[in-house]
Amino acid sequence: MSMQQFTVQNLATGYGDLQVLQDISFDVGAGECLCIAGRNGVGKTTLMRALSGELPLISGGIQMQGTEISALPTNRRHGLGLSYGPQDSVTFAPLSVKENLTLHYQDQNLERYEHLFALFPRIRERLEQSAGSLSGGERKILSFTRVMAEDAQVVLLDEPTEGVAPENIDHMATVIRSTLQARHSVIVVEQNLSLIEAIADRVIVMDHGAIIHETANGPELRNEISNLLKV
Ligand SMILES: Nc1ncnc2c1ncn2[C@@H]1O[C@H](COP(=O)(O)OP(=O)(O)OP(=O)(O)O)[C@@H](O)[C@H]1O
Repeated sequence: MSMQQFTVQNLATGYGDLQVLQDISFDVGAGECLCIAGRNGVGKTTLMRALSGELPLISGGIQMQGTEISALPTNRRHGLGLSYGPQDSVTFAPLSVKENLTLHYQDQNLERYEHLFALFPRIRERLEQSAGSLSGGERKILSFTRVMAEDAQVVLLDEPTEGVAPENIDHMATVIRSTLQARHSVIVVEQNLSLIEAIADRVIVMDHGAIIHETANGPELRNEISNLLKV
């Protein structure tokens, strides 16, 4: 049995009778960042939902530090140290930014966010405003902030940079790199090649529900994968 931090073996899943993913396998080590790229509709979000526990598998397995988790519900996976930031930023519009940041904790303490507020001061400035009054990019940052503050062993992020300004994408890279330095693992679905170049150790490209290419990050990455991402 593999003692990699996170292992996916021959995963297949879909929606009802529609199988979307087949034979997905990869490993992610401690302190390693795997980026998942691919054109729209190839199954990237479906994969993240299957890893998080939102979507049951048809077959295959998922292990965290050697423990099989594919039959566990979302909250049990979360309890084992798996955090998930979905593509559609999860913010509760009528609640304040502060409430959005604290509602899943027992206390109202914002200390766990201080290092994130330092990079994203707009979030601190807007603590008392309703989350619904934030721009789309700011809501993505709010969701990102909440997920990264959980300090989980394995973090799943689905297109965290969608609609986010370039300067804040750089700050997201900084946050992700410090998580990796703490030997945590990050799996990111991403279209933004600059972010991928800034954070990835390895990149997987998907098409039609399968992995069609896998490569290490390096100077040739952009050349190597951009053809595979063209529509
Ligand atoms: N809830 C659902 N019910 C049925 N089919 C779905 C559902 N969600 C997604 N699909 C289908 O699964 C396939 C993969 O979609 P998915 O959202 O995983 O792709 P994606 O690579 O994340 O695309 P994007 O980059 O546009 O987010 C598509 O054919 C899509 O129509």
